[in-house]
Amino acid sequence: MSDVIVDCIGVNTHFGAHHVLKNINLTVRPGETVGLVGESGSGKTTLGRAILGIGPISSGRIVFEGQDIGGVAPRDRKGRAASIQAVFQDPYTSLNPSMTIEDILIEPIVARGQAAKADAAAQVHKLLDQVALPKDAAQRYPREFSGGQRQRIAIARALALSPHLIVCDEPVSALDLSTQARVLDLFVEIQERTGVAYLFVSHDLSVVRHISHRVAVMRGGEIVEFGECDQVTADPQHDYTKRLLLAAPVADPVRQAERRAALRALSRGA
Ligand SMILES: Nc1ncnc2c1ncn2[C@@H]1O[C@H](COP(=O)(O)OP(=O)(O)OP(=O)(O)O)[C@@H](O)[C@H]1O
Repeated sequence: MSDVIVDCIGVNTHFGAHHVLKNINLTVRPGETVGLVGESGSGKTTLGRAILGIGPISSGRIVFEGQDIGGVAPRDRKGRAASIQAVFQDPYTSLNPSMTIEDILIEPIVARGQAAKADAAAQVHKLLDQVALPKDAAQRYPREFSGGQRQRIAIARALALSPHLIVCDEPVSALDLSTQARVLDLFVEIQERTGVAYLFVSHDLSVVRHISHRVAVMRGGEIVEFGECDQVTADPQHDYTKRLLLAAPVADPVRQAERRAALRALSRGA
């Protein structure tokens, strides 16, 4: 197996005169989590969408499992695209409210022609089990579930096609803090079980630190740091990354106070 699942090489994206992605070089290896962190507007979602094939690139290459997918329209890359799935931020709008959970889970399998509906239905209980939801969830509707449970359903839907990479765009930021922790643990557990890789987009460096092997930090459309999680977040040279970490919300008031003090010290030194 190749040691790189997705390789972004000198990727640029322009929206009109706005240069949004600037010479992005980023790799994700099989089975690892790369956290993509940065302030609002730094280009994280644009990069995630480009890798998913639902957003444009102006130049450069995106190579997925050895094949150049930049410049190939999503409709023309059905087979390979099935190996990349997505989990988005908002579990309230990402699930069709008029479909049962079973229909939501089997839709991608049937749409890709990977199985007939009856065969796909047989996989539903396994998918629910993978995200720790009960079997009887299958015949219910999204409105009957909490935000955290809906995000579990979205994860199960992403897993239905046994992807090699899941682009997770702020998948826990709409959830309360204790639910966030449980869903993050689920992501880790699924990775250990299936070997799936994640590109994990977040504005919250503390969330990214919890889940990532490597972290890329974006600022103004550029990757300003990329390395092992501990290196990136602990290096005192990197004030920008430190600020992101300190600015991230935390539940624990003691840690919150510590962070505020550290941020004040950092501001004084800047
Ligand atoms: N389709 C588009 N047309 C024009 N400009 C766009 C488009 N999509 C994104 N942009 C611009 O590109 C920049 C980066 O946006 P992007 O959503 O990638 O940032 P982000 O880091 O994901 O931010 P957030 O954390 O707020 O989601 C922003 O200035 C945004 O306005």
